[in-house]
Amino acid sequence: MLLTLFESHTHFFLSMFQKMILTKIISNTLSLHKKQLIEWLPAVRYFSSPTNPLVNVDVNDKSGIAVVTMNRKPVNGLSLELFEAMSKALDDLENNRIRGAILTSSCPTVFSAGLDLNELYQPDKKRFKAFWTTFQDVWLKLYGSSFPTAAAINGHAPAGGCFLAISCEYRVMCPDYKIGLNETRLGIIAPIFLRASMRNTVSNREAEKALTLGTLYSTEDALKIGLIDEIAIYKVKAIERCENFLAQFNNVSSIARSFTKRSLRQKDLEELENCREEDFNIFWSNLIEPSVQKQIGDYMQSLKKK
Ligand SMILES: CC/C=C\C/C=C\C/C=C\CC/C=C/CC(=O)SCCNC(=O)CCNC(=O)[C@H](O)C(C)(C)COP(=O)(O)OP(=O)(O)OC[C@H]1O[C@@H](n2cnc3c(N)ncnc32)[C@H](O)[C@@H]1OP(=O)(O)O
Repeated sequence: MLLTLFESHTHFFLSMFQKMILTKIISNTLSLHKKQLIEWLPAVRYFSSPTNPLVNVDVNDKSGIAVVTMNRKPVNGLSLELFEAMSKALDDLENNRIRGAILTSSCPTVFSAGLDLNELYQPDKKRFKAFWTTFQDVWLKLYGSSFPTAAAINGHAPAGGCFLAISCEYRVMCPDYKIGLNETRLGIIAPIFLRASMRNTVSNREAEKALTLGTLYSTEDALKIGLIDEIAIYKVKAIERCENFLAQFNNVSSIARSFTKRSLRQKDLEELENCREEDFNIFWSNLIEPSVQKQIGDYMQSLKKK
């Protein structure tokens, strides 16, 4: 009731005075620290993001929805630089309190091919540490964002590509592509935060099957198991469907929505926050195993030979 009352005001710029009162009342009610609360207060302060060639952010002034487009040709391989650009874009979106974000790709047939294999093959420890830490940052920011998120999956989304999509709250995918977490097929143990996103998307049983088998699903099969929410014939339609999903929140208190999302995801976020170093160590030691390195090298060759 209290939240709903305030919600109508949050569709306009909150004056400092309003914000102070709001902060006081809600932090008393929900026993939160002021800083935590401010981070979760909705508002509408739209912006135009400084351009980064790797990630384009386009905010619709009317709806307040941002379309975040990964732009690293040919396949949006997730490199340190792409993760850095995504991390920065997510900060900008959070600081400017947009009303929702849609993640998509500028590559015509690939959403993202997952982690850039060049980051994983014969890695330099210092760079890999920065890479892995930024990867963790991106997940924490995307999975834990105060604004609602959706993925318009306009192409293949294996491994890390699927992972980005399932860190969002809603997924619309175009037909005839593949999506899934094929890590075990590459000899990799899925990290803690990947498992959390998967369990949050499909049933525990499907998550177990999908992760242990490393299955890549067709768009149609992904819909059957709930890995995606809808199919749209092409990218523009996929973005439209994501916008429709996000527009539903116009009738929901954004404070209540964001706190509810946070409370549902809090345990997963804290789990990683509490073991970031350990998570890195586990993957580093897995990664530098000679057998894993050989598997990655062979795999890269097989992709090039196609
Ligand atoms: C193997 C990892 C081992 C250990 C990691 C350890 C710990 C990490 C654990 C978990 C972290 C979370 C998990 C993430 C794991 C990953 O994300 S690993 C990456 C897995 N990705 C894939 O298996 C997808 C590989 N790519 C494809 O299947 C196809 O490229 C795709 C279907 C996406 C597109 O097909 P198509 O349009 O035909 O394009 P091409 O295959 O011709 O590719 C174009 C060029 O791009 C290069 N390329 C493709 N994928 C990657 C990639 N992931 N990284 C770097 N480069 C890639 C490909 O070689 C072609 O290059 P070329 O033009 O020939 O030079």
